[in-house]
Amino acid sequence: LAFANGDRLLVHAKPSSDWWWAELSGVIGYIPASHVCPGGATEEDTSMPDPWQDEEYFDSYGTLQKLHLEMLADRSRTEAYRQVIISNSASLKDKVMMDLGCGTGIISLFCAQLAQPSMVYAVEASSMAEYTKKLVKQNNCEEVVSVLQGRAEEIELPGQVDVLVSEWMGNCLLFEFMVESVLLARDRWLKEGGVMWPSSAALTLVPCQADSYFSEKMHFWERPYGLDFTPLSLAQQEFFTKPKFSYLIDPTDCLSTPCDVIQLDMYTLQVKDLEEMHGHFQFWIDRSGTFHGFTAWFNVDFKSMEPGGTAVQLDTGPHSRPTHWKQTLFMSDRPVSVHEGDSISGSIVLHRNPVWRRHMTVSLHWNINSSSKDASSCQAGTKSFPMWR
Ligand SMILES: N=C(N)NCC[C@H]1O[C@@H](n2cnc3c(N)ncnc32)[C@H](O)[C@@H]1O
Repeated sequence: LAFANGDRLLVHAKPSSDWWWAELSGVIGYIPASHVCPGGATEEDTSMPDPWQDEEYFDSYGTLQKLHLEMLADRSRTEAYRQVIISNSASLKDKVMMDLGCGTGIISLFCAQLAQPSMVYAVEASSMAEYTKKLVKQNNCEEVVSVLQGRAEEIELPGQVDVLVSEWMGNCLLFEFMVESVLLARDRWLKEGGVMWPSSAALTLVPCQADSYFSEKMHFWERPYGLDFTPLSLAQQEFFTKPKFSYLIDPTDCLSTPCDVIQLDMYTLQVKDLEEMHGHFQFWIDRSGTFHGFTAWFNVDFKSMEPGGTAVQLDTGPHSRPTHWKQTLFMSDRPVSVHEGDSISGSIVLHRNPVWRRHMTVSLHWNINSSSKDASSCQAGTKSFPMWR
């Protein structure tokens, strides 16, 4: 955040002793703590704020309306977990399970009604847990399902579990970084040889065109009310600095075959691996069009407990039934025409935010190698997208 001597800054948070999160006339950003002196009626938050922002995070999940109904209404997601329980019901007999971040408890209820585990610990940190206890009682699952209100990292269980099931995936797979809680719970509570559901996860990427989104954002500035606002259309960078969540890409806008760029093995993944995850890609353009950027989504696998059994997969991509996550669009600043036979190669890096632990920045670097002789041999691009800090 730029400021001058004498400016009065409103300090919102002090995520670290060196850098504070402050505001100056509506603009918010980091300031070097060593350059300011406290004083005056700022709303200075003297307590160190929580970099996990748990208060607002769990409050947001405490209300029934928005998030839990959205997840319950997501049939693709909910039925995938239901299918996992059904297809493993024999193996689940007499097993001890943990449902981490159970929300309404729907997965735990599936376990109790579609299989015969000896116990399911339904762990939920938000106030939703009060509802969950009622739902378990209402569905006569009290003997099997035990609802524990608290953070999975902090609750105590009487013993280890055979199966750790969780629906932890966020936008772009990792946003919210609930996956860290799942790994900590795995290391603390999962028996040797126990089952992780999901067992693996992958972030998928594809180069795409996004004509309607681009023109929706850009054409407005050409002749609004008959006036020439084209200088403002240079502000397009503003529109495209952040990824667009909940974007539903039309499969015909994929310019190539999508590919998995980051794979996570939930048995071996470590928390420290989450700080920075790298992926590489090489796409062959299989249709001519305009390259506007990349679209990302994820898929997760639930390996079978039966030897040789088939895994259940939940794919949130454009070729599957839409989910509440939809897809995430990363718009480059400059559309480029591409032709069949061209290739786009490059890398993606997910940098976890060192201060705001539920956030990350997605950095994309790419080269467009034209197949036609005359065009310039290669156009490079690079862009970083904060999600959201
Ligand atoms: N992106 C998602 N799948 N979000 C689902 C998150 C659900 O898990 C709950 N939750 C998230 N992290 C935790 C945790 N560490 N411990 C317990 N519940 C959690 C949260 O309150 C919500 O009900």
